[in-house]
Amino acid sequence: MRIGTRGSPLALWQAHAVQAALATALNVAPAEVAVEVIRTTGDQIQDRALSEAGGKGLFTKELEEALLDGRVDLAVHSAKDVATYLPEGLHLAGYLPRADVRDALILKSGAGLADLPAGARVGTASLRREAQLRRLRPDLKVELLRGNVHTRLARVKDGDFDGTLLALAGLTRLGLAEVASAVLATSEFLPAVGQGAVAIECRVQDPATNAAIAAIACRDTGIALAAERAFLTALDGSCRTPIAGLARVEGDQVRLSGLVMTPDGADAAEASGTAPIADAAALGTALGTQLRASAPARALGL
Ligand SMILES: NCc1[nH]cc(CCC(=O)O)c1CC(=O)O
Repeated sequence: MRIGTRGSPLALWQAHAVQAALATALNVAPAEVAVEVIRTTGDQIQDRALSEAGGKGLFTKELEEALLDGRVDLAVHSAKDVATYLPEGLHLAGYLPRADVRDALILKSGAGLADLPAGARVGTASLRREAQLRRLRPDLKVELLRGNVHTRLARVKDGDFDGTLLALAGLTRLGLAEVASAVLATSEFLPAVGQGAVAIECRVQDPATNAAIAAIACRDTGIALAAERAFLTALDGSCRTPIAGLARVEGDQVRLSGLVMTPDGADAAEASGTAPIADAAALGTALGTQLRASAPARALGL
């Protein structure tokens, strides 16, 4: 079995986590599950916001081509980076148990958002984080900061920015959780759809790989992601729409909260609801449709 992955430190950690889980489930040596690094368009673009370069699929396109060509059998992604629609013949077959979903604030100095002085420069490449920051702190300067986690941290350390926001899950995977000055509550800073989850994609018509993924997949994460991804699909959010969404399994129910904002954070529409876990996707569709109707048109790029 061959796993395709991007070559960033975060992507490699995720691929190796899937490799280890599969080797255990299949009762083979880890070396029998190969990890193959594939360079994606998203890895090559460093000078622009990805939303301007064509969006989400940029980190997955080359991996999906390798899957369709049969060069690899599985592709491992941060669930957050997986586009709403997948190419014909491919699907997300399972997820690893989800890590902490929250965003972390990394400051040059200070312990929380309130410690940033008016006019402080916060770097991010995420439209969602930009809108949420502007909503909470309209007095800050939010500017584009791209690159992998290490690059972004270095830019703060060097004083190019007063702070940045990163997923705690990514920091933790890289052994960097201690750089977080604060971890933001989901009630204040709702994460991106899929944040903290590792998704495993494969060919629909590949029984052996689907069975192997089923053996390692986390049920609750799959239910939560079904709700979150249906929410995103119903909103039909372009890459220029700041959207946040988080679902959690609570017993035999799934609870979903969603948020759509204007890029400047001035207007926002929120919705939340609960459904039996079997109806997770329907819940996502219903909340997404509801927000589509109530969200400020400007937020949806209409
Ligand atoms: N867009 C890049 C990306 N994709 C997934 C993660 C973090 C890990 C995760 O959310 O699972 C990150 C970095 C970040 O947003 O801090």
